[in-house]
Amino acid sequence: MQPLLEINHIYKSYINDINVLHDVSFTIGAGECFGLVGESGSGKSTLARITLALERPDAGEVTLNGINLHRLKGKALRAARRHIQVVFQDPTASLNPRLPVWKTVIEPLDNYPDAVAAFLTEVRHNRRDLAAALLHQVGLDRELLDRFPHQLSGGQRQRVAIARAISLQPQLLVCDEPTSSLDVSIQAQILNLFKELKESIGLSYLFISHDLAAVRFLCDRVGVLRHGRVVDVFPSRELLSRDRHAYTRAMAKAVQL
Ligand SMILES: Nc1ncnc2c1ncn2[C@@H]1O[C@H](COP(=O)(O)OP(=O)(O)OP(=O)(O)O)[C@@H](O)[C@H]1O
Repeated sequence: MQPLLEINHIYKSYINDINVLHDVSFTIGAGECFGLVGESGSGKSTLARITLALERPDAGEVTLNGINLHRLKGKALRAARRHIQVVFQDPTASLNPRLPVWKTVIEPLDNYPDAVAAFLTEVRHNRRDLAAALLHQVGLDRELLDRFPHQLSGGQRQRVAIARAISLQPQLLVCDEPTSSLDVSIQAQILNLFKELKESIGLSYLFISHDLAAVRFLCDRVGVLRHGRVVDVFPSRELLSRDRHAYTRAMAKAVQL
């Protein structure tokens, strides 16, 4: 599999030189869904911010298609950022409460007018049709176009956030605990949506979660982060194999997988 994202020997500390991330390395292939699991405070969100080039590592590099993201500036950084989009845990916090749904989902296209996703080319000349096509892609009806975030359910809000994130047809979607704020039944629907999008628009994922069952369902491979170190990387079907690291086995046992 062609490497898409390479995380190479990343170190990061904030205070007292305590490493929040310690020599973290893994690769995500094109079309692959890579799950990163670990308990609270293990460094998952820090790694997400570094992958999104929102923060710099103290050492190590992150490359997308072979290009070191943290060496880029200005136009080149903007161009690279288009290919990595993010879905956060809480859609209420990530959506602008004053924008109607249709404006929210097409807003990224205003910043990158030449970057219309392949699945949107037919409707690109009409902004509301563009927005409706994006909603359709995430399983929402166009009658929601003029609603505001507070007029949507939590699951609908997260779908809107996903529609916005895929509007530029990124190569990689970073998902940071994207189902944690949702009801259990809605969580399953959103996981199914991620799975469908992987196939329909060829997305790759860095899927960050503490939910091993979700990761096993969605991801091709899994990395386990503990105190800022990757202690185990394996194909998700081998989650319950005897070869797993003791910490992975303890996590799986704790949730009765
Ligand atoms: N900006 C910051 N300044 C100082 N310390 C920070 C900063 N960001 C994160 N940390 C510390 O780094 C460690 C890892 O935090 P991080 O948010 O990456 O963990 P996490 O695995 O995502 O946790 P959770 O699952 O609870 O979100 C924590 O000890 C946290 O307090």
